[in-house]
Amino acid sequence: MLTVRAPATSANLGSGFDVFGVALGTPADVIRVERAPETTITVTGAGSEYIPEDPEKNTVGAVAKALDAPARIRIDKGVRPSSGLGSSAASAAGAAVALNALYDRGRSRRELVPVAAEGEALVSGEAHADNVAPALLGGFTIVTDDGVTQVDAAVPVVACLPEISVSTRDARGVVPDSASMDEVVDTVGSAATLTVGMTRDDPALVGSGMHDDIVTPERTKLIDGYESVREAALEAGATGVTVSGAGPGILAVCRRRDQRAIASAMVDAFDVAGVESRAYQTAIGEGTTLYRDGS
Ligand SMILES: Nc1ncnc2c1ncn2[C@@H]1O[C@H](COP(=O)(O)OP(=O)(O)OP(=O)(O)O)[C@@H](O)[C@H]1O
Ligand SMILES: N[C@@H](CCO)C(=O)O
Repeated sequence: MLTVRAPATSANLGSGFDVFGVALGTPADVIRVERAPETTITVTGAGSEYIPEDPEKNTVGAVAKALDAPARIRIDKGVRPSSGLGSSAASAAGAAVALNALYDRGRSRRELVPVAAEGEALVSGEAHADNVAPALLGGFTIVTDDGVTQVDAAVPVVACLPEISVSTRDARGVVPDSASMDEVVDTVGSAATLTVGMTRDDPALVGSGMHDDIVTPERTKLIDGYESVREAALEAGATGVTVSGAGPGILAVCRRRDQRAIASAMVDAFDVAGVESRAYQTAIGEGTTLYRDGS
């Protein structure tokens, strides 16, 4: 039996729609795999009642098929589905690492990115890799048609998760078809600033590089209380705030000393808006960790 811990991730970071992603220290899925004649899946933990155990409908089933690696797979969800924290991707990335090791397939982490993205295609209709790449490789990742660029980063963040669901499929429906040249220029400037910030572990640069006027404004309309939560986080010291992935999670970048105040300000602001939430005080962290034989 093999066990993996596969982290939550936050995609887009505002200015890097479908391109940027980061691995988060918490929460995470824990997945156990054993060889079996055919794939079976059991799911427990956060939001498990909304996750199908049919291998044809679960992201890990698509991964097992892509690796030709049938297994008894047990998923303990730490990352709630439809959260914006890469729930489906955590399972897909974790299964890719575990099944690759279980069957000695010899694929590198980078080679597992398109395999895990097959799982994402199953749930959102597109094999976008901006969550699976950081879930596999850790740190900050840039996904383009030419491949994945990764840098280690350790910037503190608060990820606030409201008790509402936004499916990636629905959130992709509000993405505009076009953007003005001014918006594109502004977003490119932000993305470049953010990238330099990641290489320096600089929360101020990362935060100021999260600005985006193209996709984010449309997505925030799907999240009750977004504007007040954003303002509360900025007042408490966040250097930047944006929608995490397709939402409804909200990501605030910050300095370590402000983390607790920001988490509490975000939860309070959601509360005033009539929405329950919880905040993870964490940081950009490692990719999937593999444990052999219960070690
Ligand atoms: N192993 C799995 N873990 C989580 N969700 C899964 C899994 N397999 C299938 N799903 C389905 O995927 C959907 C959740 O994926 P979705 O991409 O909408 O959310 P997310 O991964 O939290 O968000 P985001 O990609 O924006 O961070 C749900 O419909 C869920 O039932
Ligand atoms: N880049 C994707 C991430 C969500 O899975 C989106 O925002 O739709």
